[in-house]
Amino acid sequence: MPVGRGANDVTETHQTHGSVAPGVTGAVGRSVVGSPAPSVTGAAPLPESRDIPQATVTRLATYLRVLGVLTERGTIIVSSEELAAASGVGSAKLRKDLSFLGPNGVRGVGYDVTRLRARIERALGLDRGHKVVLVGVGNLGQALAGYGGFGRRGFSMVGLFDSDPARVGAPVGDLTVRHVDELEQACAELEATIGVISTPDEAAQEVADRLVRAGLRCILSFSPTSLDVPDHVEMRRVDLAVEMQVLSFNSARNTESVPTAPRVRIGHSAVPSTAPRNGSVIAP
Ligand SMILES: NC(=O)c1ccc[n+]([C@@H]2O[C@H](COP(=O)([O-])OP(=O)(O)OC[C@H]3O[C@@H](n4cnc5c(N)ncnc54)[C@H](O)[C@@H]3O)[C@@H](O)[C@H]2O)c1
Repeated sequence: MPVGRGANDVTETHQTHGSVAPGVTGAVGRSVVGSPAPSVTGAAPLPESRDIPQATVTRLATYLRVLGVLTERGTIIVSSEELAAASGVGSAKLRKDLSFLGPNGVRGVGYDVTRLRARIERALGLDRGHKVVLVGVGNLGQALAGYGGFGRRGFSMVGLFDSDPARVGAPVGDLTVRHVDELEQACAELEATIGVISTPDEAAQEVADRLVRAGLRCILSFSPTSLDVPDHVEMRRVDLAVEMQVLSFNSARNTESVPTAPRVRIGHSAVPSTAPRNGSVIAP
């Protein structure tokens, strides 16, 4: 059975189903959860984001990605088992994660996809959208700048900066590379909220300092180097080598103890009770 149900697939009787169906591609409107349902923007109060454990925050981002795919497919309602399987987590953990957002879904019915997306986006602070500047427009920087998927998920790339005169002035996607000396002023003009560092490691600290001086409070660094930033700045590092090392470790540990786990793909058969636990299994 495909994951989730589209407008024509919702078969359970529920007093609010009729008001959900028209919202397949549009606004949230009323939800399956009950009446009166809060709107996206006027939703019931969420717990403070800082009360949500970091691991849950990470998984919420995964659920959001899966829900985005479901939305594109016109799915209105998804069960916790289906959403959990497509996200690569157990359904009990998913329900626990979603409980941080307050009441969601209806037992025996499932989650209203649009409403759940809105709640997660709000919890993750994505409902406001983010403007991203990137420093270091080399191999990695150009790949990131050219990736169209960020925009669909609430992150718009607004500025590209580099110190190499040969790169400054070059078009990358819709943007033109600017000199890094313009960074501080440009961040204010562009109302940037996130800075991405994709320079060589030896330049990463200097660039982080510039981003902090520019007033940014969120920095994502692709440098494996540890960077110093003030307490009020949230810093995340992405290191694909570390991720691969973890994969290697898990693979070695699981080789003998776990038989081949079934892959669960959205749009293919969902196997909730045997959902693999490592990472997402959503089809690309
Ligand atoms: N985290 C990961 O998974 C991952 C993966 C690949 C690369 N990286 C890291 O990303 C970094 C970039 O890799 P790359 O292959 O794109 O390198 P690259 O040499 O192709 O690009 C680096 C760019 O940064 C610019 N630059 C250098 N100093 C600068 C400064 N002070 N201010 C602004 N721009 C400056 C350079 O001119 C160049 O355009 C490397 O340090 C590498 O370690 C990380």
